Amino acid sequence: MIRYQNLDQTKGFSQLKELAIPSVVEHFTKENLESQSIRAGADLTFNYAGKGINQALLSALQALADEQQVIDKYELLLSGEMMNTGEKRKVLHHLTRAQQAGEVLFHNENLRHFYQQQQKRFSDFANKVHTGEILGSTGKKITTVVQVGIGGSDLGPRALYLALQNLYLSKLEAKFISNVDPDDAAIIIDSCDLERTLFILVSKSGTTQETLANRNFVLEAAAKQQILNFIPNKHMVCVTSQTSPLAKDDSYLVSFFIDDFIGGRYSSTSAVGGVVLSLAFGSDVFDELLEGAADADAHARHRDIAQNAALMDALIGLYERNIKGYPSTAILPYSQALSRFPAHLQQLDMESNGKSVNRDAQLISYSTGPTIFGEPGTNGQHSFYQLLHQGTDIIPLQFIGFSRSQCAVDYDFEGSTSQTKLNANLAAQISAFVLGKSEPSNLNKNFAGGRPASLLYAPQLSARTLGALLAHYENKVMFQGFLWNLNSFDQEGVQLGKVLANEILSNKADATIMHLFGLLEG
Ligand SMILES: O=P(O)(O)OC[C@H]1O[C@](O)(CO)[C@@H](O)[C@@H]1O
Repeated sequence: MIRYQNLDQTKGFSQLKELAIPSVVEHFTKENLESQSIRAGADLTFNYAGKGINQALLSALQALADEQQVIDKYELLLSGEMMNTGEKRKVLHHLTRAQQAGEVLFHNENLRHFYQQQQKRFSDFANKVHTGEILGSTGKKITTVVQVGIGGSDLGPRALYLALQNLYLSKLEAKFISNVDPDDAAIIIDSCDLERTLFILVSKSGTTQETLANRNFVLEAAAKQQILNFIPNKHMVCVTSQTSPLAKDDSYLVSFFIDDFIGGRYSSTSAVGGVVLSLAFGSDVFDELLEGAADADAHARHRDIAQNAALMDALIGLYERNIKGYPSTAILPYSQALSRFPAHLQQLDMESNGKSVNRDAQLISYSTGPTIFGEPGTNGQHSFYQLLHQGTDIIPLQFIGFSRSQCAVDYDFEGSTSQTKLNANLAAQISAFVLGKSEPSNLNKNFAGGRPASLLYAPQLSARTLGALLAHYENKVMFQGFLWNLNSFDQEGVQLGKVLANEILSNKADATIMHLFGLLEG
């Protein structure tokens, strides 16, 4: 029997509140560095020795996870139960990478087969573009793809493309247009040879203002260059849900589908990410990414938190948010290839768990999702780390690192390579945050330490590793939603602004505020 109860109704939470808070500094020992380590899927490992976790706390976190039936809820979700209570939908992004549970049937259709069919369709399509079987309207080979989409139809796919472009030979260059700021589209379109460019219009709903405006922008720009005849039916493909208005439009070269059971921010492993990544790198690379994600999903089924990295990460995050009262979490990848990964996690985490009501739309009275931000190291070190080290708020830190770089190029300078310098900085930062350095004679130079830090690491950022990294965070966010008794799969909080913008544009609402701010042209 599955129970849904608010965090503050659980015995586990009361128990957690009564426990003495262990010292982060004291628990950062060699022994914990070795033992507080969990395989997270593919070759990814999660180490939480810098988080100040002792045995009593581990037992309390396990008890809370059991009481909130987190793994049972994950199993229910995998089996196709309606877990998106706000929109009354199933939540099926795990099915895009592998079947973890039984069959998920909907109107007698096995949905796993539906996602596999779509994968096969876009993989075949990508092959045909690569071999030149599909050419541009003027007979030229396609060399560039441009994804037009926003939010989940942009952030995840873009972050993944950037993460892989050093390691895998690009078959096609990929670019992205997301913002309704005309400068975004204008600059990208200007940089393309339109006769050799394929646009991928991505909108699950098919109604997103920014994406539809950018679709029109592309068409107008093509018309202006007097390349009237080939867009969209020769140079634009569409990725949308079967129920969207775009699905009824047959003017695209081809359309690929997702369904309403895959939320935008969870859609990177569906056609939303698959089309652009298969075109850019080949479908074998996308398949490797799916394998890594599936492996992380399988690891996330362990009931024992000491064997479940995503669940451990989720529980530690909850402990830091609800017991220690920390408001934010920083994502700090020591890899330039992950430059947009924090931006993707911002949407994933904040759009999922930035909620004040539970899954039944009743007010709750405890803190939920933290503010997420981040930048690759070492750039962040020369920017906001001052506050992280000595600011008045303690911000939990999630480091990500790899032993090897992606490019085969590196040089020795003053006795070490750049990769060694990068990882020396990573190790040094964890040590400085956790251990600090006492300077009682000059408090300006004092580092209090005790700033909790975890590390996700692997030998190298490959497609498999990246898939596991992506799924680790998706599962962490889902588990936190279960612990907080939220629905992590809708996003009503983004609606009001959209409605008001449309009302202003159609003169139904007062646009005085635009005048007052001087936001109108002319
Ligand atoms: O793919 P669509 O339907 O255009 O939506 C784009 C984004 O807009 C949102 O609905 C919220 O603004 C996101 O959840 C989603 O990722």
